[in-house]
Amino acid sequence: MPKECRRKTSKDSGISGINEGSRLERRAAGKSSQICDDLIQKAAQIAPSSATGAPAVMDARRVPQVTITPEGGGCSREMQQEDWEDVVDGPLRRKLSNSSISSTGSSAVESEDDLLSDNESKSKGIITLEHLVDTGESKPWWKLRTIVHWPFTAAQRRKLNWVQLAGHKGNFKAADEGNILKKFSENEMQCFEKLRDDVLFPFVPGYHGVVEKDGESFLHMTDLLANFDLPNVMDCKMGVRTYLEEELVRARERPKPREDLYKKMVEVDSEGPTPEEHSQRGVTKPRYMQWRETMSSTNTLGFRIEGIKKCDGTCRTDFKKTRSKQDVIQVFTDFVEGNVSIIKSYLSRLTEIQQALKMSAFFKQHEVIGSSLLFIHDHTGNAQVWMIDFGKTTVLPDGQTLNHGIPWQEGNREDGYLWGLDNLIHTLESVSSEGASDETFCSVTKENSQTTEPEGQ
Ligand SMILES: Nc1ncnc2c1ncn2[C@@H]1O[C@H](COP(=O)(O)OP(=O)(O)OP(=O)(O)O)[C@@H](O)[C@H]1O
Ligand SMILES: O=P(O)(O)O[C@@H]1[C@H](O)[C@H](O)[C@@H](OP(=O)(O)O)[C@H](OP(=O)(O)O)[C@H]1O
Repeated sequence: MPKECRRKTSKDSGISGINEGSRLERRAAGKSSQICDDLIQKAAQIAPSSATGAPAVMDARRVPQVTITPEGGGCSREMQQEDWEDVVDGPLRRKLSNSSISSTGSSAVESEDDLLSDNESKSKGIITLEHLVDTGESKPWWKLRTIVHWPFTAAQRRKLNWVQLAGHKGNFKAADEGNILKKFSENEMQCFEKLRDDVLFPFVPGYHGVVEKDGESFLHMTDLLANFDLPNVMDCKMGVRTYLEEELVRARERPKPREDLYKKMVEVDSEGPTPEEHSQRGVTKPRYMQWRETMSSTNTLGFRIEGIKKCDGTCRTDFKKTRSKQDVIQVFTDFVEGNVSIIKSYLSRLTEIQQALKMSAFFKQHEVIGSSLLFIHDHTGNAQVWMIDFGKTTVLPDGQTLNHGIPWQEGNREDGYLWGLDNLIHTLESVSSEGASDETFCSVTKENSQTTEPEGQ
């Protein structure tokens, strides 16, 4: 469908599918109502066209309604969103967000700009969210609420799949069906090359080499969400340390207080910075990273939750103060909605990863920093865990190996990955023994999906 048609359709149809509750919520949200309107219009554009190819008349029962609502209460990870970019790959056109909150990617044949992006449009969907954050109106956290009216075709559901829960904005782009592009890093490329011949190979995204796009290099890899239907996704950053020893050395030699990190710290805990840091309105990177580690479960459990997106569209990245084992158990229980069989599938996958790690030559020879385990499950019962993000995974000098389970002391380069994995497995075992039901969730026959409220932090 030509773009002009799509835009006209969306404008003409307005926001006819919005329920009254959403309207009130949007009004209360003040400026965010504009975002909601934009998003609803954008989301509405994925409603099916008529057989003639003419714009579809928006049917309230079929139009997905997307709202973003600011939530109060506590700390959070800053939500970011940036431009949606066109990617044309043969017959397939996809768009992915570079957001650290959410985006959509499609392996569908229809252009993804139907959903949230339109470079010629002023609203650009969640772009408006970035604007709000940038203008100092950042709320503790944002909820991307997708109230979806079924039925959807499989292709339409895939359009809602992609989400970037953590990491740097601008790092991902769409690729051909079932794949994504991640901004090139020599380090990560080296890791993927070596992982091809390692026992960890089945647990990392498929790697298909380096590609050039618009003058930039990218790592071409499998989109792990592609085989899921309305996936629930969780990113857990592994290890007791999230910065490289060399970053520590550099900061000691040439301390560079950063205002952005100071602001992120103050947003979570106004008493976090020392009096000196307050007066210079800056903290160094390792100081910030260490503070993040002690606020969260990184130091105490050897892993931390970075973000979660559930199949109902809820996105949370406000886990900076989720530290105790009990809190983590609660988050996992909510994530799987008490479904013990999902937890059991996750546990068996984690055990496989643990065994592979113990045998892996790659793992022995690398300091694994800032790497995550990505948990993905859906209503069909499919549940997988993958190792992702090797941007800061660094090879050791020849002959040196790591244990990954002993405490870190500066100089020994230990990362605590295996210790963290052990704790993660025990945590999930507790979820399993505390859990009660084997129910399925986000059933495709559900009329509406609703959101859960955030835990106060
Ligand atoms: N292969 C993949 N398939 C699906 N989703 C992915 C994949 N790789 C990354 N993601 C999504 O993108 C997010 C960020 O990924 P990643 O950690 O690799 O990025 P990054 O920018 O290197 O992060 P950091 O800044 O923490 O190093 C993940 O939390 C996940 O939601
Ligand atoms: O999660 P937060 O609180 O937003 O903090 C960021 C997070 O720890 C990233 O892992 C880190 O990037 P690296 O892992 O690449 O170091 C980034 O550093 P940066 O600001 O220097 O990119 C931090 O700001």
